[in-house]
Amino acid sequence: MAAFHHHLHHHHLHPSADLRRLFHRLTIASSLSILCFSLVYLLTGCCESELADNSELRAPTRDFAASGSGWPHERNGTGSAREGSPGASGEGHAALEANSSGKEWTATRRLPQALIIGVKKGGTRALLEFLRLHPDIRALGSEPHFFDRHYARGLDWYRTMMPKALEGQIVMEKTPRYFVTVETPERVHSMSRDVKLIVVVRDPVTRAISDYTQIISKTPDIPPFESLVFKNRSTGQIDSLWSPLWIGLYAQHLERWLTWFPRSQIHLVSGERLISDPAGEVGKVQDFLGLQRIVTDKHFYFNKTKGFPCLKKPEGSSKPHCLGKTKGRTHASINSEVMQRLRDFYKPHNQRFYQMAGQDFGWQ
Ligand SMILES: Nc1ncnc2c1ncn2[C@@H]1O[C@H](COP(=O)(O)OS(=O)(=O)O)[C@@H](OP(=O)(O)O)[C@H]1O
Repeated sequence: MAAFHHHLHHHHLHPSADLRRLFHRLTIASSLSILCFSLVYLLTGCCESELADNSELRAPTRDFAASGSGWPHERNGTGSAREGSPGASGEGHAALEANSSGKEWTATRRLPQALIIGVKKGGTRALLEFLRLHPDIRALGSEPHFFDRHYARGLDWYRTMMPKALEGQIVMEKTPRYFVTVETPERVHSMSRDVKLIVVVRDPVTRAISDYTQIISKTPDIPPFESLVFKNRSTGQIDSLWSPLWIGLYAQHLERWLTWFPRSQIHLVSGERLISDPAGEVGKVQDFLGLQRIVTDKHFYFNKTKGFPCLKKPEGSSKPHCLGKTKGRTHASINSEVMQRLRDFYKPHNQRFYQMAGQDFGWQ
């Protein structure tokens, strides 16, 4: 009887134990598949960013590297790992739409639709870094110097330098030397007659001193500014062909661009206002580019130690950030008579430039 009971009990229990085991196996299997799916999802995400990073490495590095901007290079451009999350509030914008609908796979490398062409030491790095907060802008981090130095490499090479962009996003780069190189306007025009051109201009006297400050930091043995400014110190004749002075002849350079592009396609940014009112100047650039004003004063704060506006949250970072040490350097103090002589020299050039620009930049 006991044996029968045992038999019954055994027979009775066996199927439910099997079911439980089966249930356990199913639970384990489904957990494993969820884990696998998550892993695959994560890995594809990683590959995508790795691809982006590799593409950044293909970008120009040493010989045409970004001029030590000191910004974190996580997103929105090549030259380093500047890819990543979109900037501030960009509802309804290409980048955010892409994030939510997987459109990022459709991003391609395209030739730029906008260029910051100058001027050297005008504040071009600051402008580029401010603009890249915009989710509809994809900007190359380094200076490719395509139209002035690497033109022989061809447009296909140039295209591969560009960051990947979605339809609707504006691709751009900055190379301040373009503004003053004679052959550039025609070359840019042959790439695109619709390209939008941006020039950051700054008082040519301070610009020249800024330029000299950079030169002397690299070659400390050069003669003082006061002697390089003159062809002949005793006659007081200015050496307008000395590069730091020649770059400041804005009217002359702009004139060349105007033979290839209409005035409406060139936007002038005041380098001084870019410091005193960054949001205002960047606002006008966004208008010029046909973009919504997404980069606003909410993005900036004035850093008293640096003496310049800095970003509360630069791209790909949650920490406030200022431009690097090479931006906003202390200038050598220049003899006041030489300063005056330079102001007098630039006066007629500046007046002509204001007329062409249709605005007075207020330089002394
Ligand atoms: N926000 C902010 N932070 C730091 N510096 C700023 C900023 N906005 C404009 N500037 C001015 O930018 C000047 C350098 O200009 P560029 O970036 O055009 O220089 S370069 O041509 O790329 O070398 C740099 O010139 P210096 O002051 O002579 O160093 C700055 O005056």
